Amino acid sequence: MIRQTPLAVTRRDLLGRLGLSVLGGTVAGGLGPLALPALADEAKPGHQVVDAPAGHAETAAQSVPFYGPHQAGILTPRPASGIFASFDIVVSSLDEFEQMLKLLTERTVFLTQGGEVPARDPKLPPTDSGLLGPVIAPDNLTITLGLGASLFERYDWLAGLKPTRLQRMMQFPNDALDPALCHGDLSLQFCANLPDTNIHALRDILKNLSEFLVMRWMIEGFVPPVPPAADGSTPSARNFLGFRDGSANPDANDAELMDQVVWTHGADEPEWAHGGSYQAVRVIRNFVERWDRAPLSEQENIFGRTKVSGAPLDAPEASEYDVPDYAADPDGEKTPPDSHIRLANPRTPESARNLMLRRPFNYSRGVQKNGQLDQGLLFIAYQADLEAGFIAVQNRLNGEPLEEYIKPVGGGYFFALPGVEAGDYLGSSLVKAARRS
Ligand SMILES: C=CC1=C(C)c2cc3[nH]c(cc4nc(cc5[nH]c(cc1n2)c(C)c5CCC(=O)O)C(CCC(=O)O)=C4C)c(C)c3C=C
Ligand SMILES: [Fe+2]
Repeated sequence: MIRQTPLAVTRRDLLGRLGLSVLGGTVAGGLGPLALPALADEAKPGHQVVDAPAGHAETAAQSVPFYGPHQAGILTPRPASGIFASFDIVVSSLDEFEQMLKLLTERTVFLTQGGEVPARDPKLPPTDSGLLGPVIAPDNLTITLGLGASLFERYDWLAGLKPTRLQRMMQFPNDALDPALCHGDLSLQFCANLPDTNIHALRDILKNLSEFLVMRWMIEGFVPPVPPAADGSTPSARNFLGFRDGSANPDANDAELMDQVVWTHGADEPEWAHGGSYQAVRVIRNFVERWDRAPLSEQENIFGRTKVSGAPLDAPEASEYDVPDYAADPDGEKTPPDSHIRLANPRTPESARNLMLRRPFNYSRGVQKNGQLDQGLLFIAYQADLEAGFIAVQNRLNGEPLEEYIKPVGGGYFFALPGVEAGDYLGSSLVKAARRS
C-alpha cells in the first residue's frame, strides 16, 4: 500500500517563496550556512522540504509503511529503481547481532518514512551524506532485509535455527558464477522511485553500521515506466530482451494466494521464520547483441509469447494476462514444449506448487572487456519454499533454448525476515529463539 504524505512542499517551491532561483543541485550549497536553518524551520510536519527534481514532488512524498506482519518490498508494487546489496556480518556475540539488527531497523524506519536530518556541530562530519538535502523524502523507498545460510552456519548461537530450505546457491549447468558476485550473510534490497534515494539509503546504512557490515557485492537495476493501456490495464515493463516481464506473476493483491506462494509457514520451518520468505537472486547476463540479430519468430518461440503485446503464442490476439491452454496444444505446435514459459510453468496440477513471485530489475553496467554490452536481468523472486519454487523451476529450465542468449553470473539465496509490529526490530523472533535454545 502506498501512502501519500500530505502537503509536500518541494525545495523548489520553498526557494521560490524565499525569492531565490533554482539552479539545479548547486542551490543548497550556494545558500550558505545561514540559509539552512531557515529551510529546516519550514520543514515541519505538513511542510516537507525535499530536493526533488521538477515534477517529482508527488512521487517523492509516497511512502510505504514499514511495520506489519511481512516486510515491505516483497508484495509492494515495484518502483523504477532497485539496488541489491550483499554483506558479510562481523559480530562476536548474540548481543552484538541484536544490536546490529536494532540499528538496521532504526535506520530503515527513518530512511523509508523520511524526516529531517539532525543538525550537528560543523566541526564534526555531518550525520547525513547530504545527497537528498536537509529533509529526506520517503520516495517510495523500501529496504528488505534477508539472511544467508552462511550466517547460520558460522555462529554457534544460531545453530539449529536456519530456515529449513535455506542453503548456499549451487551452480546450475549454464552458470558461469563470478565468486565476487555471489552469496553473503545478509542481503538488503533497496527499491525506490529514484536511484539517488537508494544510493543515499545504502550510504546511510554503510556509514551507520560500519562496525557490523562489510559489503560483499551489489548491483543496481531499473525498470522502464509503463503508461496505462487504452483499456485502463497496466502492461508489464519490458526486460532487455524486449519482452514484457511479469505477465504471469501471481496476483500480489490476493492475500490467500500470497500465503500459499510467498510467505513461509508450516511445522517443518522454525516458528521464528513464519511470515518470512525465501529470496532467490540471480544476476543473469543477456547477450543482447546476439539476441538483436535473432529472427523475431525464434525470439517468440523461445519465450512462448508474442513480443509486441506479450500475449501467449496460442492466443496472439489476446492480452499478456490471458492464460495459455497447453492441454489444447499437447504437441506444442503453438507453444513449443521447450519455450521458457511452458517449462517454467507447465500449468499442471503438480506444477501449482512451484509458483513464485518475481520482482526483477534490468541492469546495465557498461561494456565488457570484449566490447560487448554488459546488460541483463537482476532476477529476484520470493517464495514460501525455495526448493519447490526457484530451485525446481530452474531445474526445469536447464537446457532451455533461451540459454544461448543468457549467462547467470552471480546471485545468492537469502531468507527475508518476517515483518514486525511498531516498536519491535527486524529479526527479534530469531534473537528470542536463539536465547531460548
Ligand atoms: C528459475 C526461475 C526463472 C528464471 C531464472 C528466469 C529467467 C528469465 N526470465 C526471462 C523472461 C521472462 N520470463 C517469463 C516468465 C517466467 N519466468 C519464470 C521463471 C524464471 N525466469 C516464470 C515462473 C515465469 C512465468 C511462467 C508462467 O507462469 O507462464 C516471461 C514471460 C512473461 C511473464 O510471465 O513474466 C519472460 C519474458 C528472462 C529474460 C530471464 C533471464 C535473463
Ligand atoms: Fe522468466
